[in-house]
Amino acid sequence: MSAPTLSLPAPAKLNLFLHITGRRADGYHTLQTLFQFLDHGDTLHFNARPDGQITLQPELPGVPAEANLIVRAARLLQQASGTSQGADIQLDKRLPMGGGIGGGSSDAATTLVGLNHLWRTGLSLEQLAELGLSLGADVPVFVRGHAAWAEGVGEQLTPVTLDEPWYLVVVPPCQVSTAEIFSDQRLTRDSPAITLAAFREHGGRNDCLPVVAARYPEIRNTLILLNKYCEAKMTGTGSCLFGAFPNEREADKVRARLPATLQTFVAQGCNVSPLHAQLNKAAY
Ligand SMILES: C[C@](O)(CO)[C@H](O)COP(=O)(O)OP(=O)(O)OC[C@H]1O[C@@H](n2ccc(N)nc2=O)[C@H](O)[C@@H]1O
Ligand SMILES: Nc1ncnc2c1ncn2[C@@H]1O[C@H](COP(=O)(O)OP(=O)(O)OP(=O)(O)O)[C@@H](O)[C@H]1O
Repeated sequence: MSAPTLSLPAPAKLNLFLHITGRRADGYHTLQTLFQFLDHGDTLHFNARPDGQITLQPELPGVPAEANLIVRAARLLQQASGTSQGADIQLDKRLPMGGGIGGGSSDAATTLVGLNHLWRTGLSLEQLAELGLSLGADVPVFVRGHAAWAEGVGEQLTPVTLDEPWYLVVVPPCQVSTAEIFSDQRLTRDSPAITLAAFREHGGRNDCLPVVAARYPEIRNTLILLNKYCEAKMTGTGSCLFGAFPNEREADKVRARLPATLQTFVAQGCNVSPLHAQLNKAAY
């Protein structure tokens, strides 16, 4: 009999604000942001195999398997742990790519945490987060699994407890490349550092928004539309926009008023990642 499949969520994240405070010598930007997870995302299914091979189904359009962050994360864990095991991985993709909601990073984190569990390779979350950082700046928060105040390039994480509102997320009809926004001359890179207390009192901005809105008329127009119903914000470097609501019904009401041609979803904010909530339930 074959071993049971391990199925785990790879949730989306939102950046509730995003200030860019500087630029390091290696070109990466230092920032301050607040990460919260959404109860909505991809699902990954893992089956261990003894021969060390890693397979992924289905392939994502435009992303060869070897470039997929899932395969790269699996190989990284093989190297770091020295295991001889492999895995067949199936991906149910729901999150839009290039949406600023961290789909690829979350897939990578779920692969690191899931295979570490399945292979019994025994790395700590701290070690997995460090491995994950080499795949992308957003991977560590998904590995750690708690809403967080982030500094550095997003890897210096302080867990925080936030309200857990319902969010309406709107996916404008375009993908944004993170690298392209960070390399734009017009980007503000000198926001003064603030404290969490100051954010709670005065709120914050997304420093990438002016550049994204200037480059993408689709996002500018979607922002104007969503602002008619709520305070519209952008996550990460876009493209996704979001508004917060006290309950699901209020979020659904606004969703129903938006054009049916716009891709949208409603999900609750979570301080504990659905990945970790599920593993904790299974007494990981
Ligand atoms: C904008 C955020 O989503 C906020 O959470 C993240 O900082 C981006 O994280 P990510 O998508 O995991 O980004 P990475 O894959 O690490 O980087 C993509 C590219 O964006 C630029 N980049 C990214 C993060 C950062 N703090 N400074 C940068 O300048 C770099 O040119 C990098 O080559
Ligand atoms: N498993 C994966 N899922 C999605 N994208 C992937 C994956 N593996 C590699 N990629 C590549 O990463 C790019 C960014 O995808 P992703 O969905 O993480 O964007 P994003 O939500 O804007 O990320 P972030 O918020 O971390 O900047 C894709 O365009 C794709 O080329």
